[in-house]
Amino acid sequence: MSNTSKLSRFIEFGRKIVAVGRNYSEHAAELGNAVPTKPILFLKPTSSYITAGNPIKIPKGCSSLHHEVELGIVIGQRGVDIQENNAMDYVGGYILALDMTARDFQDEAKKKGQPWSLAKGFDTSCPVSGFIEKEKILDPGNVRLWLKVNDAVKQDGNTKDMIFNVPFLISYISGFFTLEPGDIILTGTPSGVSPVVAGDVIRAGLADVTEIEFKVEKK
Ligand SMILES: O=C([O-])CC(=O)C(=O)O
Ligand SMILES: [Mg+2]
Repeated sequence: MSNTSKLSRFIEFGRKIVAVGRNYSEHAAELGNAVPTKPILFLKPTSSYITAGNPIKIPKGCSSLHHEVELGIVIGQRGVDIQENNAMDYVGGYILALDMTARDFQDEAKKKGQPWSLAKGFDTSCPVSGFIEKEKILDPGNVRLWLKVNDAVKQDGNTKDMIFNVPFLISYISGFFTLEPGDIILTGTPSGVSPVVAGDVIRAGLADVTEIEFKVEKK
């Protein structure tokens, strides 16, 4: 099997999801957070993935479930301490993803200095598009990302506004976590995050490369 068709099955690999927080200054500001001086990282479990046709389920006790549209990098080869100047060699392809966030859980965790695992890692918290071949995105540092809830535009950003760019993130993350084929890096969300409720339909797109659609349901 070719590397590309193997990578397109990243969900079946069961590889890790490393997510970057507050990578767009307007998004940091809209939630009252400082702009970070180094990447803020958290992990989402592989059980959080869902693909087209499956609903996002609001976790028990959550009263403020937010959407966050993000460019996902699919890692193509194993790497440790990757240098920024050859980081792009480790990109196998891309995905469009939603980093669904139980904002009320996260606010409580932030106040108490607790981890974000529940807020970010519940079942269905990582809806994804199909695998996007690397060649389809010429410059991951300049690609439009948008998201609508029931046809109202909520997020419309561009990856050129990332604080830490894709090569830097790959290099930085691989200094702490060995990157393996099929791993996903979620690169952070632009501004415009907002709550969704049961019955809402979320649509999102990455330039003219892909679109996704997910329905929100009560668990
Ligand atoms: O919860 C947050 O705002 C942090 C995050 O994931 C992002 O910026 O994409
Ligand atoms: Mg996020």
